[in-house]
Amino acid sequence: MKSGEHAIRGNWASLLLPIEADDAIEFRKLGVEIDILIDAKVDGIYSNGTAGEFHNQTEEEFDRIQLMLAERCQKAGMPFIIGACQPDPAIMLNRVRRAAVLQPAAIQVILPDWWPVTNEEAIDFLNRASDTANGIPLILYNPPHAKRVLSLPELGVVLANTPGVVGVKLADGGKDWYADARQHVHGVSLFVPGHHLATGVGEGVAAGSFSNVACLSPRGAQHWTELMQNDIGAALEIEQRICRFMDEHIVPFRQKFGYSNAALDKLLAAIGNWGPVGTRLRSPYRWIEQEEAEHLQTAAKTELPEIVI
Ligand SMILES: N[C@@H](CC=O)C(=O)O
Repeated sequence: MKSGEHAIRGNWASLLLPIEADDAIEFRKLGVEIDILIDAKVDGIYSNGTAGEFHNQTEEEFDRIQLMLAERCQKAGMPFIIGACQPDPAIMLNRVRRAAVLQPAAIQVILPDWWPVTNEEAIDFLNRASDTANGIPLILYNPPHAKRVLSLPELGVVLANTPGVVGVKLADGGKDWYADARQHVHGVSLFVPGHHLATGVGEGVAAGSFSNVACLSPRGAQHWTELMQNDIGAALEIEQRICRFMDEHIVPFRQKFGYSNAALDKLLAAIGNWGPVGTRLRSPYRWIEQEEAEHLQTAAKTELPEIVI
């Protein structure tokens, strides 16, 4: 099984957790959020990336989130992917087993993440996860902040030995990175960061994105993704403005003040103001105040009118 045979591509919207003042997940709002994402007609919805705070929920909460996503998406015919990610491999495999029962389009996993795994250990883990997933394809989520970040040649070796992994979500780079990706990774879908998707599509390398641009606006990110098929030049011009917006208004919250990626993604959602998400993260992580989002709404609408719709 490899991704050539699978149709997982395009603009995947992150399920973000609405968190109450007492640190609880507000499940009623989560249901409303899922319905809004379905209504936005994104290519798919995925749970439990970093932005979905997979690293900070109990197993009971995990089950409840995934069930809610699966039930609503299945009813609406919306593709969904479950993130079974968890730093502890035993807990992650259990999440994979329970996720598979819900029949998602794929299951996202990370590599075990306290002691960095070797390539051989990564292969063993991914094959075990694949057996546990019982025929559901896997997407490997290997972001720059993972304990073990595979280089493209290493990724090529790992993927050649893990037939159940059909996609990889990773950070891209410049022209050389894309040349290396073409050389080393075959028959597997690559998912690049949302704000680089037009570049990845233009390079003929990216199948899609688990997208921070969809955090800002699921509907706008979907239109932009569709534009890439018809007018890549126009899509690349919008990408330049998205990157400038991120560099000027969003990334400084991480660089200057140390906020996490999840805090930045929730800030984007609050700027887009498309659903009941809010900026709050679960303890102990700090979040960016809602007022910051309100201050940035005018800039977002002015600088990215095609996205913030
Ligand atoms: N890396 C992110 C993508 C969304 O912004 C995640 O999945 O958490």
